[in-house]
Amino acid sequence: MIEVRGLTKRYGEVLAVDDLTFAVRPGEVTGFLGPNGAGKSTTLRMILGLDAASSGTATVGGKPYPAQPAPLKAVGALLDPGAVLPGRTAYHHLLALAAGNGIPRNRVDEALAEVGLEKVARRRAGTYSLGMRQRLGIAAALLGEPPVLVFDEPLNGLDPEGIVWIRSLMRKMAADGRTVLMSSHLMSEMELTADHLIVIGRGKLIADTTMKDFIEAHSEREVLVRTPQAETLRPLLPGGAGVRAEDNHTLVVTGLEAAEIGALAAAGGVELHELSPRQVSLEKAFMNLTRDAVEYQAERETGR
Ligand SMILES: Nc1ncnc2c1ncn2[C@@H]1O[C@H](COP(=O)(O)OP(=O)(O)OP(=O)(O)O)[C@@H](O)[C@H]1O
Repeated sequence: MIEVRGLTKRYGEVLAVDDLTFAVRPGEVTGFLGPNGAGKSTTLRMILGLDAASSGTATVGGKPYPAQPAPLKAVGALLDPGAVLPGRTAYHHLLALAAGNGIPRNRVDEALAEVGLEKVARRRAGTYSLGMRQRLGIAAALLGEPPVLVFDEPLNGLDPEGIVWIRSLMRKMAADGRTVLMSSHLMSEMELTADHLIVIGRGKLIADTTMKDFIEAHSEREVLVRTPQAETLRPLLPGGAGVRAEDNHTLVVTGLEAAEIGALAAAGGVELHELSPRQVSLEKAFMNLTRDAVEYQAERETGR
């Protein structure tokens, strides 16, 4: 479990993280979202003891990171995949980490196999592609078999196969009962991977909810209606509903359930060829939420 309470970070004039409070629970993947500059990396760095908080606390398993006796056994993290000495082989990089954390040597081979780097383990990390460095960073995170995993943009540099691999790795770690926190700007992938979301904007918490509730709360559900009698159906729909014609035979309706539209059509003798609620994406919900935040900000500023 990761617990953040009143966490705040100032860089001079910049309030990068502003009084954040949230908990990341075991057994699920929690996505950490926010527009560029929202304060995600700064928050993760404070959780991992790489940056000192201006105020507030961040703990992993009840202890601040610097108080962990063997940090890699408490929390595995992928922050910056470039943070490997280029002259070192992957094997020696992991061996040094294991030695410093009281992790048995056999875990090095196991972790290399878990990320699919066993065949290139004796090559210098400096010759690795971005995707391979990313996998090495993940091997380092898994090395101590920690109950908590923190990944900042783990999909960067990965090819489609690597992206699918990360998704199944995260899902498996959560299914094993671990706490998994992951940031990414790839919304479609986040939608497939995360169960819970923490969303921040301008350093402040703006949502802490399940994926399903987040999408429902921040998007208007649409129903696609195909009918050869679109012009007959239109006036039968109540004034409060939003109706947009996609073509002569297709309407997109908001503010009504499919069953309500079906009932109105039946009562009016309108023939329907399709009546389908449209899947709303996380990307759309996220954009709606961040757009709302910006509009709110603009209103407040002009209201002064
Ligand atoms: N070392 C630093 N010195 C000064 N300002 C910083 C420093 N690190 C971050 N900031 C500022 O803090 C704010 C939050 O940055 P942060 O990198 O945490 O955001 P982010 O959500 O991770 O963004 P991105 O999605 O672009 O990676 C930004 O305004 C950034 O410019």
